[in-house]
Amino acid sequence: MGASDAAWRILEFDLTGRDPTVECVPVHLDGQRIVSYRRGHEDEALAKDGKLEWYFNRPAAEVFDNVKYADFYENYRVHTKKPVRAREHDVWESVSGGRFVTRRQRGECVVRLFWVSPHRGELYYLRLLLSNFPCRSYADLYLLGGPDCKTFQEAACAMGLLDNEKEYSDALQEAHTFLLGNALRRMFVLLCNIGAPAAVLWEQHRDILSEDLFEGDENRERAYNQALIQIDRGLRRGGSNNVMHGLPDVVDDNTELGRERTAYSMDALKREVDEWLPRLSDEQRNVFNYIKLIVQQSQSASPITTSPNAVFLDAPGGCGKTLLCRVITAYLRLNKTVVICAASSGIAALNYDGGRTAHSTFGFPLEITDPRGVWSHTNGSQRGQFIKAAGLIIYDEVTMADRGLIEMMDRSLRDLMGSTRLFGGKPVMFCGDFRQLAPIVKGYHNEGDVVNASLISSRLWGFMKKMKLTVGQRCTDPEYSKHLLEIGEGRAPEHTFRLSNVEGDERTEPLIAIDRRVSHTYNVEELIAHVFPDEVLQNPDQCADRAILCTHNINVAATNELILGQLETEERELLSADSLALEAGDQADLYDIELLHQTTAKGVPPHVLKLKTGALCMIMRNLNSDDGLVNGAKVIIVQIGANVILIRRPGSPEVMALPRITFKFPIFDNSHVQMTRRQFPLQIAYAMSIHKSQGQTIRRCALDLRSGCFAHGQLYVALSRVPSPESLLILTPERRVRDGQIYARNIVYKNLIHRNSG
Ligand SMILES: Nc1ncnc2c1ncn2[C@@H]1O[C@H](COP(=O)(O)OP(=O)(O)OP(=O)(O)O)[C@@H](O)[C@H]1O
Repeated sequence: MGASDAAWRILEFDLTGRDPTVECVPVHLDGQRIVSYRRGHEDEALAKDGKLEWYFNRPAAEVFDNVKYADFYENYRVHTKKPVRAREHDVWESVSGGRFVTRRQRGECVVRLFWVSPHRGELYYLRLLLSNFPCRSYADLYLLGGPDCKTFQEAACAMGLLDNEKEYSDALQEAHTFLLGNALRRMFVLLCNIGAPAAVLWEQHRDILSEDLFEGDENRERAYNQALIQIDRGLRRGGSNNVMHGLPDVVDDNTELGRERTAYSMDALKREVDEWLPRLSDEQRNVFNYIKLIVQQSQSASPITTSPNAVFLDAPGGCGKTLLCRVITAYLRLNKTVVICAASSGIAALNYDGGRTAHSTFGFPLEITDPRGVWSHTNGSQRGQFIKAAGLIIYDEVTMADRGLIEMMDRSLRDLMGSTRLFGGKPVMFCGDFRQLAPIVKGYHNEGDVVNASLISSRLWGFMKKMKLTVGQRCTDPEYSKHLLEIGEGRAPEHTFRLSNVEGDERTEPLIAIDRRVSHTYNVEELIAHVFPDEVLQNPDQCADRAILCTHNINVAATNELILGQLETEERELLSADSLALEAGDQADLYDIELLHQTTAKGVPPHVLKLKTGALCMIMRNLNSDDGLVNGAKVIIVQIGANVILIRRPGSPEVMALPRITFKFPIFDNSHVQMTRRQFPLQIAYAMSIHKSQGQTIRRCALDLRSGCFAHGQLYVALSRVPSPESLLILTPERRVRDGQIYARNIVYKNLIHRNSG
């Protein structure tokens, strides 16, 4: 429990309840309202209206004419029966009858529209319009864009809600000087994913987006159509499609499922299986055989249901679970079985061919607010059919996922497969390590909250078959592997150290001893030289599998700045456009632009972004998994332009263009006032946070422990990235070294570890 939590409880403030009441109202396209129903009551549920329809059908009285969606629910209440005690003139009947509206009498209520990601296209623009304009139907909103307007996107553009449209257009035009054909279309897909007005951009740039497909003027329409098909395929891989972005619909005979079946080279799959299958350890082979068995059982004409179809594979870092999953995937794909590879983070998904984040694969919402909700793909959609046909679903790093997502996956699969069995009877292989970083709980994170959010607390946990890998494969030093496990499971003995060297400060902290073979330094320059000696630093491809890991972002930024200074190329400063995202009632003049420029938040680039060509950087958002442009992926700067930065992945010559994107975040922690920053989604990546390093093997690594670890599993993740203790160097304060041995703070939530082993 933290100090503020303790104070809150001692003072006996409420632990539950929120004042004022905060309510989220749904946003959905016409005919796409999510309906929950009980078996046998489907028609009844369908006949009921939702909150958006109630708003559209609000009474005809003049007082309701200019009321926006959120304001309506903040100020009024809707009743299904006429309230008996309300005065007659305070009750209005809805336009279509059957609903009664009264003014909210007691208590304040803050209403927000459910957040929609920009990559949801039309739904995103609908939310934008509903937040800003009163309306009585979807048609009213289209009319904002003129009599011929057919998309919410055009309407939002016409109303000036998308002021950055020109910048997207300039970025595409600038990229066209370097990129052609498919590469430019992939950038267009990326722009759609970050919320660019696709329909408007397509109208302006369809010629440059299709020029490699032209075969004479008479075939222009065919070329446009082919380009749109490729764009649609790119969007579908991220979970959306042309129509969702207001682009023309296309007829594509090749469905997502069809493309998946032919996406992989049989030769490459065979090579992977031939190379690794014979090398699997006994415990890896045991898991391999079980998964093969349940996949075979589920595919047989009369599936045998005795073996649990959901497996949780518990493997300490470096025990070869990723490699095992890759072998299983290759083996099954070679045998014509569709395998879906999903992971909690984009960077973990990159470990798999065709891997995507679980959010994009399954269409999970960003926040789970409805305990009965399902994913956003409908059963009849191409994605729905693709998931239905899968012989196996692999979900990696599930220990970082909120259990609500897994429960949603279970509900959705039962519905999709028409089966009441766990996950609809579909073989599912979850992998993870409870010793590593746990789910991030929004707003607060004490042990209880984290354990409650974890899969281990789910009712599904008890039904899964638990399998284990125990032999370290990354680190072949059994003594170090044992030491790591003790740290990961909180079994390492603790020693008392003084918290500071300040005279009179007698506070102490418990620290654990780190393996004696790990060396240490008190000097950051030495740390940098250990990982990035000058000859390596000037060759960015060699830097990619090296890293300095830090506990806190402030040390990440300072170390990166020092390293960037050592690169020989010219430094460029790229400034962001910052502004307040105002809502009714906010005062714009309260905030000075200087203050906005100084504001930063986790996962948001700074106002002044310093870059050099040849610098190793990291992508800060999931942009396009096909190109490997996901949160945490490393890229090398090739050229810095005005509207785009050209980048390439380490080891690959293929150049891609990155535009500025909009980041929206609270101006202060917990403030309801949001600001937006348009900046390139990049940060220098020689040093990175331990959180970002999870799941990566780092060949040469150093660890900055000037500030102690603060999260469950952080020390364990950092120490288990390296193949041997000798290759690790730790930067530590002198007071944490005793007799030449380093001591460090280790945080382990015992409830996560014990429930897993229990
Ligand atoms: N059977 C094996 N024989 C030889 N090397 C192996 C074997 N299994 C895995 N490895 C190697 O061990 C290293 C770690 O494996 P992998 O990344 O699969 O571990 P992991 O359990 O996924 O780790 P983390 O949880 O840290 O992501 C890799 O370099 C991998 O190639």
